[in-house]
Amino acid sequence: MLQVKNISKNFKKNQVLNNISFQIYPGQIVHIAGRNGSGKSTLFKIITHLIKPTSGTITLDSNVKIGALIENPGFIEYESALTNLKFLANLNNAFDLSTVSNLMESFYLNPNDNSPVSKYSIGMRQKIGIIQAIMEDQNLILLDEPTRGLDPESIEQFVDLLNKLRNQNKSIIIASHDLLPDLKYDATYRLEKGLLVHE
Ligand SMILES: Nc1ncnc2c1ncn2[C@@H]1O[C@H](COP(=O)(O)OP(=O)(O)OP(=O)(O)O)[C@@H](O)[C@H]1O
Repeated sequence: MLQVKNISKNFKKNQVLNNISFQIYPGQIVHIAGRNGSGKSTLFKIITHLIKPTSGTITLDSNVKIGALIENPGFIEYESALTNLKFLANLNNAFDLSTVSNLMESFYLNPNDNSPVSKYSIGMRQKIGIIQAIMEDQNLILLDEPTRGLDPESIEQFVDLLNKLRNQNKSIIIASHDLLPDLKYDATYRLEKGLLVHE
């Protein structure tokens, strides 16, 4: 599905990633832990081609469609959650009202709520960020600190959702400080001083 090979990234003299290699296969969930500033977001940005590595290669299978939640997702603040999701999916011609409504309801969000996203809490915004990363049937899903701001019930829903996605043979990489309880990972790594350590 994805092969990351010998990726290094320097920002001037700051070497953030030092010869990172790992791979993920269909139906796997991989966790990458690391302190603030250890390079988790940088690695995701390289995988999604938002930034170029200093060296190394990213190889994706030809059928891969990437969904990603990286840092704080940006929305059109004066529009509703549903309108934002519609806008994002329409960019790829991929909006499906029942998929998006079901995902919103599973996260205790009301698809008919017309309030602007600017009125949403951090956790609510985070949920919309997760939904946009999976709503187009993406099969490689990168989630950076996905549970930030989520309440315990929503975290349970999120773990259920991840298990469903795994059963659909989708691959998921989660970068976060903590492992999610009740979720079985196929591999766990730690980013430390630029190196990716297998745990
Ligand atoms: N565009 C950039 N220019 C210069 N330095 C950068 C840039 N982007 C990231 N860095 C540096 O790279 C390092 C890793 O940042 P990154 O955001 O990848 O860490 P992170 O592990 O995602 O942190 P957090 O857990 O706080 O989100 C930091 O030292 C950061 O200052």
